[in-house]
Amino acid sequence: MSANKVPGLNRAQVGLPKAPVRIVHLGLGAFHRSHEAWYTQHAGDGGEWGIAAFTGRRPDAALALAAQDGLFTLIERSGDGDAFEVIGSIVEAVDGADVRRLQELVSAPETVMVTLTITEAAYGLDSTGSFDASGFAGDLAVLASAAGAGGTLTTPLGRLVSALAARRESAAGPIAVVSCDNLSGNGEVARRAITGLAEAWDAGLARWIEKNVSFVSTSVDRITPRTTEADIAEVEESCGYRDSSPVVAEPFRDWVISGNFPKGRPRWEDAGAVVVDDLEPYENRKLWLLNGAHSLLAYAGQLRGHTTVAQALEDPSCRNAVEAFWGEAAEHLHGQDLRIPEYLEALRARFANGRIAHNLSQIAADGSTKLRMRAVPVLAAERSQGRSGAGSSLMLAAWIDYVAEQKELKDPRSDSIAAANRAQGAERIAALLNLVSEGLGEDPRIVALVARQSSTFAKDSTTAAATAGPAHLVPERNS
Ligand SMILES: NC(=O)c1ccc[n+]([C@@H]2O[C@H](COP(=O)([O-])OP(=O)(O)OC[C@H]3O[C@@H](n4cnc5c(N)ncnc54)[C@H](O)[C@@H]3O)[C@@H](O)[C@H]2O)c1
Ligand SMILES: O=P(O)(O)OC[C@@H](O)[C@@H](O)[C@H](O)[C@H](O)CO
Repeated sequence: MSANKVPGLNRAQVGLPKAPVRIVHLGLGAFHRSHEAWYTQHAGDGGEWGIAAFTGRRPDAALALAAQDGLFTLIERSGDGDAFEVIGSIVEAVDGADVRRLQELVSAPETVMVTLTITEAAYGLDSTGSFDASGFAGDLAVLASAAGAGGTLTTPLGRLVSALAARRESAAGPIAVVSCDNLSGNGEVARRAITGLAEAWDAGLARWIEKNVSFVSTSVDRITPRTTEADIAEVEESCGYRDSSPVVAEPFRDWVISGNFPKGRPRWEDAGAVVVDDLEPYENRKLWLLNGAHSLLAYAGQLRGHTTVAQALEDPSCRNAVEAFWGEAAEHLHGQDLRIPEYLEALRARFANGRIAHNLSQIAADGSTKLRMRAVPVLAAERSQGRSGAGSSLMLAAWIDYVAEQKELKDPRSDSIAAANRAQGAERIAALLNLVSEGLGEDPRIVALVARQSSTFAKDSTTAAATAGPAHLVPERNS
């Protein structure tokens, strides 16, 4: 079929009328579209809930979606084949630089929540997990000079704070902020970052946020790789229309939500979302077992020359390292409903889905922020019980080897990592560990453990860890 004869997507044809905007989303990436947009469409009252979604750094995704009225195809990719569904819950796609439109929408009484997938690095966490305003100096200067009305705010949180100021002005009432990023306690992290940023600009706004903004935490799960040209061609071939922005995801999906929505929310539970009082066990299960394993594979796998998650898992050295890490993490995951053996069995199958080409380089980004939540808690828990934590420290060792090899590292602390890399041996390892989690590099036994594990994933490695089973990963006891 030639491109000019193929129709595009349009709402009348697919029978998906536009719902009114009641949700504003920041971070119009692949994951938002495969997850929240899907759940909203499948909520029992989904027809009443429209999402206005803003991009982060570039207008491209907004322009492409706006040209097809917000519609896009979700390609659900299992090991056996693909299924296609048009998603219509995004009713407005906006360039994130359009701060005026963001202010307008957030200050409207009909808008009841702002949801976020802005990546872990965007929350300004330092190596102690506290909010560090130093990365927001440019936005704070804009806020101070133009009271947020200018169009040059560059960070998602700076833009959101200016929009919350507009809501205070308009007296539109309380609102929920819902983080859907892979962070421990993501609602609390969002609260600290947004209130901290507001405090640095206008203490009155910070007080208003404390009283009027409800920060909701969620654990989100659906493996969503980047879309390729082949995916675009496949939709045209299989569906008979042209979609410039399909999104690919695995069939599995999960959303656990905890917190208060002062002005309501879609009935996401109709689509399988679960609402709980205590999110932490679910969040640890997902962040440690799935994201921890992903990070381990991202560094170990690339050091071994692999490109995707499924390829890395076929390499016994990577697979054994993941199993060893899972063995440690599972010791610290308790709770009746967690069903760890079944969860791990499902993960093995999800990771092995070779039809999902999930690039290790994408997962590897921003490691200094991610490893503090994925490796360090399990390492600390293992050591507090007198064991070495070698399965968890191997994730840190792989990252430390990986950052030595990268010419252009994508990480919010890339300058500090480059400075640490100029040191040698144990000094270098200690400096890098301290960037992940302050004080970690002060423990000489952890530094020595990580030093012994360096080069485990070198392509020609013959060390026990690279060739044998998980038991060989434990070089010492921590007693
Ligand atoms: N892709 C997945 O499988 C998946 C699954 C669960 C959770 N998540 C969470 O969603 C986040 C986004 O994933 P995605 O796959 O949609 O990524 P993506 O690259 O497709 O989109 C991310 C969005 O955030 C913006 N962004 C990225 N970094 C930014 C920064 N520093 N400042 C401002 N804006 C920035 C981008 O411009 C884009 O709009 C992840 O970081 C993760 O926390 C992703
Ligand atoms: O950028 P990250 O590391 O938070 O996410 C990369 C992947 O691990 C992640 O996207 C998973 O696929 C996802 O968390 C599955 O739900």
